[in-house]
Amino acid sequence: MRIAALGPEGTFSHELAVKISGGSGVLLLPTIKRVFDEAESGRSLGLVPVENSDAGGVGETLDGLMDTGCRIIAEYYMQIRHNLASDGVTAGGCRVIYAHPQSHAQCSRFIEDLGIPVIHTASNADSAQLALKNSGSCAVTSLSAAKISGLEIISPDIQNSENNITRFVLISSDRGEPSGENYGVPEMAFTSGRKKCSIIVDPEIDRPGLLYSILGVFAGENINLTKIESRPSRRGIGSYVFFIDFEAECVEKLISSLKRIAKVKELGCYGREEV
Ligand SMILES: O=C(O)C(=O)C[C@]1(C(=O)O)C=C[C@@H](O)C=C1
Repeated sequence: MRIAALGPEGTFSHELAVKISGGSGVLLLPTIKRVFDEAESGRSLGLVPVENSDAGGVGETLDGLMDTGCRIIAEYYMQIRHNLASDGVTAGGCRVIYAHPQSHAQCSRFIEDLGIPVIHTASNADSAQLALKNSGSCAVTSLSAAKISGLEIISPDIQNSENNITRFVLISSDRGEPSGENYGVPEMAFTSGRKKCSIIVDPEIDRPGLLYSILGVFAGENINLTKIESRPSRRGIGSYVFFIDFEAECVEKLISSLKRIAKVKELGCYGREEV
């Protein structure tokens, strides 16, 4: 099945989608929201960045997981290396930098040291295209986006941390379990098994000990949490939902115990695919 991802050509999402699609086709869309809409329609699978080892959760993806019926069917880890690129301008001569907000956060130290204004863009590939169009500007971008736009790399490896990893998830509208056909993605082996599950827990009403009782369910079942992130529920200030990832094969008992405490949205159980 075709894979929809954030474009244009040269984004990290595009690079990864090409690697995993195994020739089944990649559809590039201008926003992560559009990738969710496409995946929810059932016409394509969607590939979206969900968190980064330095900058944390990707808000648009967390919103998509909250608002749509899409389920996670696989996860991927990608090493992210950022570069400062330009069309002939030196780092010292650069008057403005184009950067995607996630990339800005991942390269904050380098950008801070340059001390020039930053304009946020919709993707790393858009940053490269804008730097090409606007003289005296630079872009924080991927190697492939710089190459496509014909920009020169003036400072390589400008991310804050050497081990800068973004975790991506493959999403599908399919409410069922992965079929033997691997959703028509030949490269997807499902060999790593489905060892991780993701849920959104919405307590709806705040009370003392609420989070303690939610976490107690996991402790009682001896289940290891791999991530917990709170995010505004959008019902008003001080009201939150919790994105929880955990290692488990069988979730029925856990979910029914959690449902006695809070509203639970199941996002799927899946394995880590190697690229
Ligand atoms: O703009 C891109 O190249 C993307 O694929 C998006 C994205 C993200 O939103 O996290 C993907 C990986 C990196 O963490 C930086 C940007």
